[in-house]
Amino acid sequence: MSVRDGAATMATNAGGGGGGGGWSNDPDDRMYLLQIYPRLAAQSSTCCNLRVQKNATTASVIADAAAALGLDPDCLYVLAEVKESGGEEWILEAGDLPVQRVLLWPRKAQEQHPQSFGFYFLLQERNHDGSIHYVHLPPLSKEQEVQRLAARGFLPPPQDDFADLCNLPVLSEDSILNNLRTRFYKKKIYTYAGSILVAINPFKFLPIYNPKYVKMYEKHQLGKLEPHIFAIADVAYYAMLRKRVNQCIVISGESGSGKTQSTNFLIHCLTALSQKGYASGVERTILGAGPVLEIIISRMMTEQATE
Ligand SMILES: Nc1ncnc2c1ncn2[C@@H]1O[C@H](COP(=O)(O)OP(=O)(O)OP(=O)(O)O)[C@@H](O)[C@H]1O
Repeated sequence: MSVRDGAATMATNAGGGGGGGGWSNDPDDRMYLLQIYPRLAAQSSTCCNLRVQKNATTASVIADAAAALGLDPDCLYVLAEVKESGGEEWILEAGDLPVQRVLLWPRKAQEQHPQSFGFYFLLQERNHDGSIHYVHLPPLSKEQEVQRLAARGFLPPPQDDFADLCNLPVLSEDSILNNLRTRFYKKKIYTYAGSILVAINPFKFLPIYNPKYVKMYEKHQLGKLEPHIFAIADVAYYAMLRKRVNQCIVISGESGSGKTQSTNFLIHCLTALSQKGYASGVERTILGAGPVLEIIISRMMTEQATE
C-alpha cells in the first residue's frame, strides 16, 4: 500500500494530543476526529489529528496522515489499531473504516483518543519485503485490565465491599467471607443476601439503633439504604398492613450469635413503627415476655428431641 491522495479526508494540525472536538452537527457530513501516532524509524513524538468522515477508508486516512506529518509519499505505511486493554494491535486493511473502529471503543476514548487512554491508532512503515511487523503488547491480567480501565474512567471504580452478597462478581465461600470481613472491619455488621439479612455480632454497642434510624428506614425499599435490621422490621410491618396477613421473621444462628439481641432490635423497631412514639410501654411488655417465650420454646424443642 503506498501513500496516495486521500479522497475523503482533511488534514488538520500535526502535533500535540489535543485537537478540539471532532463532531459536526449535521449527521450527513459529520466529521470525526482521529488521532494518529507515528511509529517510524525516525521517531517523532508528534501526533497527527485528522478530521474525517465516517466512510473514510484506511488508505485515505494513511495518505492524509502521511501528508500532515510530512512523510515520504513513496514509502509504504500501515495503520494499526491499538487496544491496550485487550493487549491487541491490529493492522487495518486498506478498505477498512477507522471511524467504525473508533465507534466500538469505550465512549471516553471515542472523541479524543490520546495514547494514555489505551485506544489509539499507530502509523508505521511496512517492512522492506512488504511484510507487516505485528507487535503483541504484553497481555494484561483480567485484574490489571479492570484496574486500568477503572483508572481511565471507562469502568466505575472497583468496590471493595458489597452491601448485597448477590452482587459479588465472584461467588464463592472465600469471596463471601472476605466481603463480610471487610464490611465488619468498617463497622458494617449487616449485609444482605437478597432479602435475607446476615448479621455479625459486634459484641459491642454500635450507635445505629436510635429513633433516627427507625425513621430513616421507614417505608424504604429493601436495598436502597445500607443493610439494617430495622429495614427488615419495616418491610415486615408494612407488608402486614398492606396484605393484612401475619408476617414472620425467621432468626437463626449459633449460640451467642445475637439472635436474642436481634429480636429485641426488631421488637424495638416494630413497636416504634406501630406507635409512632418512641417511648413505649408495649415494647417493655413484649421484651419482658421474651425470656418466658425462650424457656417455653426451648422446653418444647427438648421434648420433641426426646420423643
Ligand atoms: N447487634 C449487636 N450489638 C451489640 N451487641 C450484640 C449484638 N448482637 C449480639 N450482641 C451481644 O452478644 C451477646 C450474645 O447475644 P445473644 O444473647 O443475642 O445471642 P443468642 O444468639 O441469642 O445466644 P443463645 O442462642 O445462646 O441464646 C450478648 O451479650 C449481646 O448483647
